[in-house]
Amino acid sequence: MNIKLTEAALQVEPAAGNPTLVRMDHISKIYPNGTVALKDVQLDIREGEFLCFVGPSGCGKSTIFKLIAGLGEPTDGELAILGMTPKEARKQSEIAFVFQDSTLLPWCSVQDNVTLPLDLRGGPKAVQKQEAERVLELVGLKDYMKVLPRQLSGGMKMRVSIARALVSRPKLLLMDEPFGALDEITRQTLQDELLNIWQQDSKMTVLFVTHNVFEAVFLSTRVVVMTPRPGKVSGTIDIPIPFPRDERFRTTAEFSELVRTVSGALKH
Ligand SMILES: Nc1ncnc2c1ncn2[C@@H]1O[C@H](COP(=O)(O)OP(=O)(O)OP(=O)(O)O)[C@@H](O)[C@H]1O
Repeated sequence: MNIKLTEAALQVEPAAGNPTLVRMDHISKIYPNGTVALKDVQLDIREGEFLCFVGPSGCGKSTIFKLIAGLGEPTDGELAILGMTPKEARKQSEIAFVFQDSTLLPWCSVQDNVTLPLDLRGGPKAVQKQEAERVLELVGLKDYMKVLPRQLSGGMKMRVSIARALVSRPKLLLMDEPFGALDEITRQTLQDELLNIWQQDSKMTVLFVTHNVFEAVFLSTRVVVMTPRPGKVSGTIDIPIPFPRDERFRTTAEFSELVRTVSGALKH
């Protein structure tokens, strides 16, 4: 098992192989009220990785996501996505988001919610419908195109939210505690589904914030462990378990060992 866990502000090497998608070079973020949310974060993320960010409340996980999404600028350091600024990458629809709240428009059908990003760009309606079918098929909701959000369960709403994020074929999917409000069974089902979707698109990179160490180990190729404020990357832990992963993985000794390692890293 290849566990990399080193001192704060470490240099994290991108694993060999795929090109770097996100480069964070000595990033710091101080909010106008003086809060130092991030200090000297250094992390390279490769194309096709599934990275989970774990850390105590307030350690700056959402701040990292906001900076990657181009919603605010680092106070210090450089942040590049495919060699572009985050704002440029967002304009080119390379980035999509999923939040804990599914943020669906209640008066719009599932189809219209899903095609919203394409509609805002003004693409042909026939193509929009095809794309809605494609992504709703991926999340198992193709038969719900005409349904309104209020007719859906929490898990189904989250699937629609994921479908809406996938409709613009992003290279980078940012997920900020997307399953945090769901019951355990639904959560595990959605974890399985998300991994299936990610495996179908070998180039999509997923960055996922969670407070749940079990979820982080189950999903990711690498876990990023953050320290309490001011947030730093205290280390990354590879999860060298092949995909597809299924229920059996959750009950293996390797899984328990990795959970212990990540939990231990969080306490340091
Ligand atoms: N706009 C802002 N202005 C001032 N301080 C902020 C702002 N946004 C976040 N902070 C502070 O920056 C720190 C990091 O916040 P952030 O939301 O990034 O942490 P987090 O790790 O995502 O937290 P949680 O796990 O609780 O969601 C916190 O102390 C927070 O109070």
